Amino acid sequence: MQLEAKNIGFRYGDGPWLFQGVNFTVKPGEIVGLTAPSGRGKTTFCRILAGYEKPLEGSITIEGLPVPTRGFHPVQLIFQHPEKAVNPRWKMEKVLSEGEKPDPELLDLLGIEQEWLTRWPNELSGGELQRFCVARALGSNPHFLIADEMTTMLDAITQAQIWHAVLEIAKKRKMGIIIVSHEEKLMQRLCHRVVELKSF
Ligand SMILES: Nc1ncnc2c1ncn2[C@@H]1O[C@H](COP(=O)(O)OP(=O)(O)OP(=O)(O)O)[C@@H](O)[C@H]1O
Repeated sequence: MQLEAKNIGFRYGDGPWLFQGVNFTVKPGEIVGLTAPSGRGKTTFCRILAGYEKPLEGSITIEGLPVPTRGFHPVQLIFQHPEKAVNPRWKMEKVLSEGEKPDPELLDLLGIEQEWLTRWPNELSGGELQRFCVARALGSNPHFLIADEMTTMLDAITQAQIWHAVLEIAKKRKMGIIIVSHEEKLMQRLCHRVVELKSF
């Protein structure tokens, strides 16, 4: 179940190319860091991998096959700002059921309290909300998870709890992870390898 991006090129509208000829692979169970200076297109590249954006050049495949465009995407992306990733008009239990029904063990591992399920998104802290976004993404059993500055806004304890849960699940399921972070220490500690996003 290797995720492979081949010769990817992208630009917004008729602006300059953000990148071209980018090749990138992630194997099952592998944790890969992605770096580049600010504004070079890391988030855009992640959005392409997760199917939010179509590459203008190149292809994304999983095990040699195009990624399905219907149903739950096998590459799940977790954003830096959880409040932008949930529908403010849905209570948390509905937000969660957007994916498959998450198992209680997963909620427990992520430190999600039962009582939070009946709250609105604006009644939770950023860290609590991000736990839900992680649970929603993992609930559907994705093959790959992209953590784009996933814990940047959170305090050290919440960061550690979320990463502990994600890594434990990744190991159990042989899920590949892509990490984008400006925190070099975090990247060094977690990643099997770190690659730079650059055009060739
Ligand atoms: N929807 C959009 N329309 C036009 N330009 C965009 C759009 N989204 C992003 N950009 C531009 O594309 C470039 C790359 O943005 P992107 O967020 O992918 O970079 P990044 O490497 O993740 O940056 P950072 O490290 O600062 O988060 C930026 O110059 C940004 O202004």
